[in-house]
Amino acid sequence: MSYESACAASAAFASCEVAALLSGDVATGLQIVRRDAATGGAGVPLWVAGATTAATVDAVSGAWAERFARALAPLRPAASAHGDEGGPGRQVSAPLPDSARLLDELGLARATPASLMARWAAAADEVPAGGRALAVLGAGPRGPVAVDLAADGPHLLIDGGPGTGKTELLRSLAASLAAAERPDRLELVLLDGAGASGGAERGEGLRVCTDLPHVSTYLAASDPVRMREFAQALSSELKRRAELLGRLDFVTWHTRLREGAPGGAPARVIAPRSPGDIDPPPSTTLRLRPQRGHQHDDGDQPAAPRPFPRLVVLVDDFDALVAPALGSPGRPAAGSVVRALEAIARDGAHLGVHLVAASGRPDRTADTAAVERAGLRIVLEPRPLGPASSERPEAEPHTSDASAESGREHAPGRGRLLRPDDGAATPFQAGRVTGRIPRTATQRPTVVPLEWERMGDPPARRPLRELGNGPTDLALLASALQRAAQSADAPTAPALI
Ligand SMILES: Nc1ncnc2c1ncn2[C@@H]1O[C@H](COP(=O)(O)OP(=O)(O)OP(=O)(O)O)[C@@H](O)[C@H]1O
Repeated sequence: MSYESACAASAAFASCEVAALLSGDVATGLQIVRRDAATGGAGVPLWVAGATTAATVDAVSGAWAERFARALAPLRPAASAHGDEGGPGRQVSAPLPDSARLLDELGLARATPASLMARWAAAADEVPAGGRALAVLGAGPRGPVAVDLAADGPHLLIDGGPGTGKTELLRSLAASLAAAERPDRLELVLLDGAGASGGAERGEGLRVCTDLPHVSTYLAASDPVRMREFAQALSSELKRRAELLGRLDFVTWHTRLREGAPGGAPARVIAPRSPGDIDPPPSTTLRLRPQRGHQHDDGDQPAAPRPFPRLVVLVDDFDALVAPALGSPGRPAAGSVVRALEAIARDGAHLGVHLVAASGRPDRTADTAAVERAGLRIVLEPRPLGPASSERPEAEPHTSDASAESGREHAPGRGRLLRPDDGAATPFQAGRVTGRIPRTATQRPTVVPLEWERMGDPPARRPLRELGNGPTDLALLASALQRAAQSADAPTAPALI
């Protein structure tokens, strides 16, 4: 096979950076060739061969080599934490699916305690000091799209109009963060802000996530007394962390602790915050764990410094807290909660505390520190009304061209992720986590026509068929996480209030 015909033989080579060139009538000479930055005529890539034969291989035919190349062609390097696998020059992308299941995107279709513990063990190897805050959002054009709050954040802001899927995305984020890290290395605090505007009755909100073993505290912002306690507890937690860390940041402190504190870095031991006397919580607050102030170390001696978890505070309806409706039950205390959240936005990065906030009214939240300091932004798009619709409104400024042109019906949760160092936004379909467990076991094989030019694309996702009743994916994951946490002896942080 000549060099040119080897290049032209298979469209598979189009996306390769490096290829093996087999020569001889019955191919035995193996040379490694690299794609040059320049291209030959008609967009054909130039390939640069090494000077010498790299190896002599068992005799294989040209047909065998082509079959082998085609078998390799659909394979892609594993997705990076950013979900933009493949690096520069990789052009292969697939259209976004109309809906996505979070557990599929996480690679946890059958979430088992063993698979979760294996992930947590890998996280401890990859991020030995301080916890991992990595969350898969959903399906992107080149595989799962993920955000790393520790590396890319520290904070994430989600904007989207009514019904665009903000609450579901926050739930998926909570589930995804939990799947990536042990509860003793990652703590989640959940706040439903809608109560501040009298919206507590708008469904379950984030409360459905309270079975995740990582969730220490849940608050619906409708009781001013509890809200003030919550705000005070958050502020105290920041202060406690600041005193504990001294001049070090969260990761450096944990690194020094792991290395036996050379230089005496984590010398301070700060007592857990005492919450004082608090009445039994009303139904708007779930006290999920023993309170922080009720955890005492044995004896009078101060305990040795111990690692403590990253903390992610997830807030739904942040705009309702910033501008609460007149007469709403949470209005009198909304200001104190917002001030505590703003302190996280300003100082959280250094302290291992992250804010993830969803806002339905970006005009109301634009001037907040949460928006100014959000390294990561997600914009969720309004759903198209369908190709034939004459009632289609003027495209909103943040509606993507692709979505507007296709006019295709898709589930809520269609969004774009914007990273600060990344000019282009990454489109994705958010993975749903509160859908019923799909009936995958009874799905028959499907036969679909496959166009030649799409041969190298990742396999199309099957449409989901959900059980009419029964547990949700979230319940399935939460139960597996609970068992994994128990087996791994990974306790949850005590509740804030
Ligand atoms: N990724 C998704 N896949 C499938 N369905 C979704 C997805 N996200 C949301 N939904 C569905 O869309 C509807 C609205 O979702 P959700 O409540 O999360 O939107 P929202 O933006 O928070 O709405 P609101 O502005 O009223 O608070 C719900 O019925 C939900 O189940």
